[in-house]
Amino acid sequence: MPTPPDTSKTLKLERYNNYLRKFHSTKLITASSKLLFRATLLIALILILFFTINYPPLSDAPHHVPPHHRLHHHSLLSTSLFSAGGSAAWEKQVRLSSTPRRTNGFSVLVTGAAGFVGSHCSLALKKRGDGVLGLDNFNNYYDPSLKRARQNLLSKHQVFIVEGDLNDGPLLTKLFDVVPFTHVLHLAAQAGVRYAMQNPQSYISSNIAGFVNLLEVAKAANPQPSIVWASSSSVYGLNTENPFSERDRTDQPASLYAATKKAGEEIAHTYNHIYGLSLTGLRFFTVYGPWGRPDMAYFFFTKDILQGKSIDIYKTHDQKEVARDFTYIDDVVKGCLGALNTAEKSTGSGGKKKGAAQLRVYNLGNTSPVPVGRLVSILEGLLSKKAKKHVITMPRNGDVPFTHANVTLAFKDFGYKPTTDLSTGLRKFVKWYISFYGIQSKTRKESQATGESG
Ligand SMILES: O=C(O)[C@H]1O[C@H](OP(=O)(O)OP(=O)(O)OC[C@H]2O[C@@H](n3ccc(=O)[nH]c3=O)[C@H](O)[C@@H]2O)[C@H](O)[C@@H](O)[C@@H]1O
Repeated sequence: MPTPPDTSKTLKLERYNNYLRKFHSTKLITASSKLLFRATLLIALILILFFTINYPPLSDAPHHVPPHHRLHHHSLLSTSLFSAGGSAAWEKQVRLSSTPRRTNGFSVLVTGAAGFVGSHCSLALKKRGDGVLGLDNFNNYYDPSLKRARQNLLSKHQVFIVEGDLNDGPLLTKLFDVVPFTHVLHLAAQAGVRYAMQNPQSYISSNIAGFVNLLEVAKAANPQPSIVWASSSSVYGLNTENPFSERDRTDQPASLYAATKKAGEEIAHTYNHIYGLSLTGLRFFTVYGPWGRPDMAYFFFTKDILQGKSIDIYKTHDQKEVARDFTYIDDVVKGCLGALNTAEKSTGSGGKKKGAAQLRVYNLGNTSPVPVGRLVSILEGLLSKKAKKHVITMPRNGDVPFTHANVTLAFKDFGYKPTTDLSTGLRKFVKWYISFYGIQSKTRKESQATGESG
């Protein structure tokens, strides 16, 4: 029998070759994974750099950027969501702020919470035990530092304001995913009658596009919230009935601002009709008071009188005095809370209407118009300083000659009854103004001693 060939040497050689092959392939894999890791790192760095340059966070946007330019940036939403949303700490803050502390308390999303009416309502709701989450884009229509000061005040009362825009759909959706809001108090808007001639687009962006965006998210939410929102006395436009009743015509707006608020009322009708959203519009009448808006006449008249600057007092084209139904903030807050308390639940779910839902509009005014000249005299008395008055015919800027609210409906439905007259309300405003801006108002005596005229 032939002896089998001696294969021990060939076997050894093969084993050695196998070992070498394995060794090289492991080295190859290690080298290629290193390369892959480095490439990923490089791509990530490039992406971070790209996003930082192109989409700075809203808070970093320069204040000289006109408000409407900052409202359109849908891409900003991703930044606000990246930087704020999603993180466990952020969600915790959102939940904590919006959870009610009283039994059957509301969970309210207040848009425009760093604004004048928004900050007052947020505090009032929180104080009575409701959960409140604020939303505000802190735009620079007027001094944002005042909005920041209101935000500080709110944060002392455990109200958290999410910094974001109404047009940021994913952010709003995220908020509704985290919190089952029972109510929305929608006060975010581009306010001001005359500014609409300078920056018309900002009114479309906030008051129309932003409102629709909010309604889109609210209609899809489960549960759908009840919505109370700020319309305006300006919708009465060239109405000649006196006082203004909710039944009067509102199809003659005198400014684009008024037209966007009127559009809001019609849009509210549509969302109520199709999706069963419960909607209540409140027509505010020239609201004033502490923490107010610097763009409003009573506010900048105070500033200008104290600084010795002249002020323009408008008169109508037929030489009559212009008058407003100035309404004190505390009365308006009561009206807003009354409207929220009596708002019925929305009837839809998952974007589908299940039955008829509530649709309301109310005047929230003071029921006693005061001429602008009288407003100025009251301020002169409170500031112990004469105004340098410059009486001019009202420019054609969207203003209406007078406003006067009939509030019977709001009284009947939720007991709205304004109790603050203009002198009392302005006294409170001036007291706040002086303490907030740290100005020492001269007493009449001091003024006389220094020889200033009356
Ligand atoms: O109630 C409303 O619907 C509106 O009230 C105010 O609008 P307006 O009444 O025009 O308030 P101001 O801008 O403070 O003006 C008050 C009065 O002062 C007059 N005015 C204003 C500015 C000025 O330089 N001189 C002057 O006489 C106006 O004609 C007006 O009669 C708010 O600015 C709007 O946002 C709000 O929607």
